[in-house]
Amino acid sequence: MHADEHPDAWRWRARTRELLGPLLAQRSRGADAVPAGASGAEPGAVLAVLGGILREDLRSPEDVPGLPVSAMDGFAVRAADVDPAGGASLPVALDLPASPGPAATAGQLPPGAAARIMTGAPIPHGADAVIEVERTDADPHGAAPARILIGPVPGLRAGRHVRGAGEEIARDSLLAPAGTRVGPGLLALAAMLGVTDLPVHAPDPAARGAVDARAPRVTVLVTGDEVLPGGDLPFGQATGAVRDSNGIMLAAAVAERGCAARILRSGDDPAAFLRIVRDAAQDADLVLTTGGIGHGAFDVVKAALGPAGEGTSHFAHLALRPGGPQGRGTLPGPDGRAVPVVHLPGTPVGALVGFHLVVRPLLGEEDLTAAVLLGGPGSPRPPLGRPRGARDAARSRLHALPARLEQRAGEAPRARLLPGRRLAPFATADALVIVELAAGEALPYGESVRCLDLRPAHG
Ligand SMILES: Nc1nc2c(c(=O)[nH]1)N[C@H]1C(S)=C(S)[C@@H](COP(=O)(O)OP(=O)(O)OC[C@H]3O[C@@H](n4cnc5c(N)ncnc54)[C@H](O)[C@@H]3O)O[C@H]1N2
Ligand code: MOO
Repeated sequence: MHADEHPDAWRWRARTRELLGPLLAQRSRGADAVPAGASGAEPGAVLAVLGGILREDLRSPEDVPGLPVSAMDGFAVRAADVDPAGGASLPVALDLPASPGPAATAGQLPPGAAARIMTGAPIPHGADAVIEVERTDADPHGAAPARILIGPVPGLRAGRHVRGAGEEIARDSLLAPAGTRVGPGLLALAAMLGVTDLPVHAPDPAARGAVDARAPRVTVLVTGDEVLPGGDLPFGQATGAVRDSNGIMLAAAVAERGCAARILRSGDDPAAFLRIVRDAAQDADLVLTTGGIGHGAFDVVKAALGPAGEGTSHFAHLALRPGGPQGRGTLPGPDGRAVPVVHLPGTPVGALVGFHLVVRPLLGEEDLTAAVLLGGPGSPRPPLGRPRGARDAARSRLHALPARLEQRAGEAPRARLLPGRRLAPFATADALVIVELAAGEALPYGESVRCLDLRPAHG
């Protein structure tokens, strides 16, 4: 919504449960019950490996991202063209959507100019930094302007908000050793890398558990013109297409909790999205959307359901990293019922954090535990992100950090943070440590911290 609205993530979580929980409880119980993961066309086959044990090490066949991409909606520039203290006025020479096809090839940024760019789009040649749209006078949701005024950008340097090739995952790096249990994070990584045949020892069918006919039926609606199902990237990475990882990840997270899941897709056209999401509400107890809720010009979910559209969903940027952009609302369901919808961000790690923090309580899981944060010399220093400006620096925020739990008899559980960036550590994580830190504050090693157990209750 507004760039400076940063609600507390715990309050957002509690309020979402308060508002949407009762609607989920009222659903028509038992109607059209379907087995976990078996409804809809695709999740069934892939979900068959959920809960299995990896037979071989999983190494990344490619760099992620494949080429430098923007981490923000805004304007790609040459850092040298912007005065960190005084800003700049630059003509806008290019408009780069994050969608596949010839229009998305990165292009060349003329000297002294800016290119409008969306989160995930390849950085044009010549540019070396991205200025978030909030720091400019541009309308985030309007047409690309002819010229932009950039305000002061303290700390501006080359590389700002650019995710370099291989920065998230380097080619050949080990993502998960043989023996790892296959969970939603690992499935998402495999999908992201185009690995369609994970070598696993089949999961124990008894451990999978039958779906409770009274469990909620959840529909996952994946959005984004650039997001393509399956392993093939027909447009090639250089055009900004990405493989869908959120669909299978969220369907797996839902299925692990004994609920039926199906996956639907939509592009970036708000009218088409509205048809699909309304249709989804006709036979779902809960709808989850991913993507299209940021600050971009093509944010389809926000455009269709936010204040400029139906006005039935509320969007906010929580003081939470990752997983800041979130939304919630209701959709018209059958018999005049209101069907709850939760809007998760598009970045896979943000969507996964949002699922565990906001969606799980709706599915009836009371899951917060405490663990002692392990650390000391040699502990990984997770990239916590630099504050953006003075107001940002003054604010503390929650950081959600992937970890592994260790439990010794008679002792409190201990959490060891995992190295690696973005989604990669979720291949082996079994816990999410959630700490509140002010900018520059050190991690509270040795202290008790709040923690979400990521393992399914019966797995
Ligand atoms: N100017 C600003 N830009 C952004 C901000 C911000 O504060 N100011 N926040 C960033 C954060 S944090 C996130 S998270 C994203 C959220 O934006 P959206 O929810 O609109 O997500 P998209 O733009 O649709 O996608 C983001 C990213 O993720 C990739 N993606 C999307 N869907 C999938 C999928 N199903 N499988 C795999 N990958 C997916 C997409 O290609 C983009 O790369 O906004 C930031 N920008
Ligand atoms: O990428 Mo965003 O960090 O909130 O999920």
